[in-house]
Amino acid sequence: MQIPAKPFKHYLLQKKKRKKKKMAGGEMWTQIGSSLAGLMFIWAMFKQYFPFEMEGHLQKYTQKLVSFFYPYIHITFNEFTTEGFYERSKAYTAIERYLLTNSTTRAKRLKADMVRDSKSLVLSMDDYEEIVDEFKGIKVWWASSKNIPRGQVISFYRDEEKRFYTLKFHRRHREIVNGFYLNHVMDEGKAIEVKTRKRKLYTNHQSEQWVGYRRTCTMWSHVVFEHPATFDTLAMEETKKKQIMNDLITFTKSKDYYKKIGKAWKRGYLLFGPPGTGKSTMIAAMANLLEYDVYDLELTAVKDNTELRKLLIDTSNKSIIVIEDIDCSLDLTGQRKKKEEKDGEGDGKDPVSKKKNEDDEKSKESSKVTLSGLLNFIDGLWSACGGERIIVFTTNYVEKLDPALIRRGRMDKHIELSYCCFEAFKVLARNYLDLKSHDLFETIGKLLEETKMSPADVAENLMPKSNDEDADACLANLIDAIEKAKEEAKVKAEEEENERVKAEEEKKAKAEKEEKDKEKEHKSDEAVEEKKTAGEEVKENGVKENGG
Ligand SMILES: Nc1ncnc2c1ncn2[C@@H]1O[C@H](COP(=O)(O)OP(=O)(O)OP(=O)(O)O)[C@@H](O)[C@H]1O
Repeated sequence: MQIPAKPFKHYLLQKKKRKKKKMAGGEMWTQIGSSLAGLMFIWAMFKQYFPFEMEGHLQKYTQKLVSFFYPYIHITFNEFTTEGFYERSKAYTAIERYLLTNSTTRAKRLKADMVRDSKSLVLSMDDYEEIVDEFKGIKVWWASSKNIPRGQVISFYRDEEKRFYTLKFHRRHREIVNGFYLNHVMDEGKAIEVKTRKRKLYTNHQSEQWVGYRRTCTMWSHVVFEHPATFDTLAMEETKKKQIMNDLITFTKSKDYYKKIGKAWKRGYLLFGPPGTGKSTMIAAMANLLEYDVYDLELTAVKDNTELRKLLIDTSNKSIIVIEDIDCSLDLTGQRKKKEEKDGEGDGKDPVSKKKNEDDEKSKESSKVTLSGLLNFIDGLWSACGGERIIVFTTNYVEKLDPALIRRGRMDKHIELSYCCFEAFKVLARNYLDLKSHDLFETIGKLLEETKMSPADVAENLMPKSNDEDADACLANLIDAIEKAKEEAKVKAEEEENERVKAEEEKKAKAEKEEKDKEKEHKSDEAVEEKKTAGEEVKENGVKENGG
């Protein structure tokens, strides 16, 4: 087949053009390569011969030039702060939590981890991943990155990789980002953290620290708070329970109100009542209702007021600070109590209470926390740092406490937890036996009206002791226990009455004896006096007779 002359010519022409174009492309890359090499050479020469300060200047002006054409602003959030010693930045943690919600739906590459103190597996955006966020109609970009140090670096840090987040936004949105968006991220992040984290139960203990020299100080340590008590399982009158719950919830929502009235955002609760009436259980129910951490403060382990203040500063927001058995913690009644003791009042006479008093005194002596220190802890200037804190004192003997310690404003709400009433029993029967009603309820109700039994004792009797024991048996056990307690209380009351009568009779007899003794003494004094005057008269008469 013969190829026509015209198309063949055209074909050769096209081929020639393609070859020329290819050569031009290759030449272009060669030129770029040699220019880059030239630039690098110049840069290397520049670095070698130019003074260090000039390099700084050049960088500054280059950045200015870049920012003139590049309208985006970058903010870096490092994982660790340089201020404290290896402290994770709170801002970084808040951003991490905030981005969790966005990254799981938007990022393409995620990483999963069990984060400390978190309830479940946490998904977050992987390194070098970027996601877009929108706020009030503006777009921002978040990227996660890390710096891996080159070569061997001796570092105090556990992980030599330094992670950071970068926030990128257009410079015309600077005001919105700085003024609103960053606050929004921090608030949201903290709220998510509270929702997802495991709550903690802290206690204070003595620890040794090196600050150039060795010194002991008190610090908090914690375990995960897992107490299952709730207001639902708490045995007490329904109306009282509702009142307390409302009070707590109102408190948590009153940030602005407290600010308006110029008061630190905190509230004090005094829980008092006999042992086993549910004071500790109520604290757990409070913490579970509000999702707060609990700081169980052991006052006798605190050296002095300065340490007490430090412990207060180290507590977090959304927490309940508890001092249990405040009457036993320290000599908080101050001078007043000492005076009473001098007068011979209030010292335990039986050996058991004497031993307990001695032990209490020993631990009190090792602590120099004073009543004024504790008052400052509750509502001094330092108590206002942070906010959203609840302070709870518990005691079996409210009358022993200094009125200054429990006055309203310090302990805003006084809650008495008392012996088990019928309503409280019904809650316990529901909890322990899944019973809402039963024929024996009426009998138990009447017995509880006549007898003082703590909810702890009622609960103990309601608990099945073996697999054979059903609800009937448990209720019968409870009735036996209440009747026994009633009998014991009766005997005790009779004994007390007898002792009171006996003591009164003894007192009366003593007073009568004293009266008689006084009379006798008076009479003998009179007789002596009479004798004396009679003797003097005889003497006088004798002198007269002799003289005469
Ligand atoms: N009101 C209550 N509701 C539910 N359970 C209770 C109540 N009171 C006591 N209990 C039960 O009794 C046990 C002891 O109660 P709790 O420790 O709360 O009493 P307390 O008043 O703090 O005693 P103490 O004054 O001796 O410290 C708890 O584990 C709980 O099971």
